[in-house]
Amino acid sequence: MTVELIDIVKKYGKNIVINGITEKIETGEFFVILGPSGEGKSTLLKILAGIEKLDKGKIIADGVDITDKPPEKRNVAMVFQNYALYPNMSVRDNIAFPLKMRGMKKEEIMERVEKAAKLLGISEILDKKVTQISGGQQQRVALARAIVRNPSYFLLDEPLSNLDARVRTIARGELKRIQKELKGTFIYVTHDQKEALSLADRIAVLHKGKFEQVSDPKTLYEYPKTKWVAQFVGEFPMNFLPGELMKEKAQEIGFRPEWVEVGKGNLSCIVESVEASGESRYLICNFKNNNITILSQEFYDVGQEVRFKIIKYRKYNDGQLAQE
Ligand SMILES: Nc1ncnc2c1ncn2[C@@H]1O[C@H](COP(=O)(O)OP(=O)(O)OP(=O)(O)O)[C@@H](O)[C@H]1O
Repeated sequence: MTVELIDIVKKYGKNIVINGITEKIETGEFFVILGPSGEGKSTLLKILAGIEKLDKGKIIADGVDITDKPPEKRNVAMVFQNYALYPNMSVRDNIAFPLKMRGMKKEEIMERVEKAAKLLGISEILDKKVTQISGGQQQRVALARAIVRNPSYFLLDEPLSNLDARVRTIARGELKRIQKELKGTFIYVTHDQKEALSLADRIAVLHKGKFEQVSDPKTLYEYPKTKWVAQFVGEFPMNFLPGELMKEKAQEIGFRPEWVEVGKGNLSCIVESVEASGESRYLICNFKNNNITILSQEFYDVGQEVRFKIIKYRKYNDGQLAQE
């Protein structure tokens, strides 16, 4: 199902949370809404679910105006941060619950539950209570419960955030696989840029009530449209230096920590702190009184001088990416 947002505006009193968003989400797309806390991500999902009313604008699903349709008429599945599973019920009963509520026949319920459980790899734990299973398994149960209803589109609000880092990485891969198998339209909210970059077909960066950039992950990372996006997306923010300092005809140049060669080159900086990351380390340096972060495979100590060369950079004027 395609989902179209047309000039969406949402206010809470005088607080304009969503300030005119227009975007079309395609069938089978994994669309991630990325932004820091408090930017209105959850509000936008609630609007799509029909839980929150709009102040202005329209929502069109597969060509039909659903702006005024209540949640139960939208055939949409929501998966939240806290899965809201029923602790006293078995996994099977949790998944079956929405179907029972609809008065579906027992055999069909069984069939759908088994199918969803198989897709999610939780067939073996169907008879356990949800209190007896891990966080990762609970997340899959919540997803199974969403899937059994054959929803037209899925709304997911940071569903992986209470899993620990290792499990989360695995769960991400799983989620992507499931979405592909279902060919489902997934609209997924997160404040975690890494999660967005690894899951999304397209990412919409929400800032000040608008989508500041909507791009595939590679373009978003390689060509951030604004300085704000450049510094929000990435393990470390993009480095910015005055264009003048780098003899460039732009107000600023931006480069990512890994867009450098370390150990040679005609630039040098002094290491102020070091952040280890697996095989490599981020050197936080002072470069002509500017703070920069560069990625190095070699060890360096605080206070040491590092020679480096910038191998790739972007130009920015007034905080906007300059046309090449
Ligand atoms: N029911 C409400 N009444 C009034 N203000 C609200 C309501 N819900 C949200 N807000 C405000 O709207 C803004 C956006 O909130 P929202 O929860 O959508 O942000 P978010 O990006 O999802 O944040 P987080 O990542 O922390 O969940 C915030 O300033 C919040 O205080």
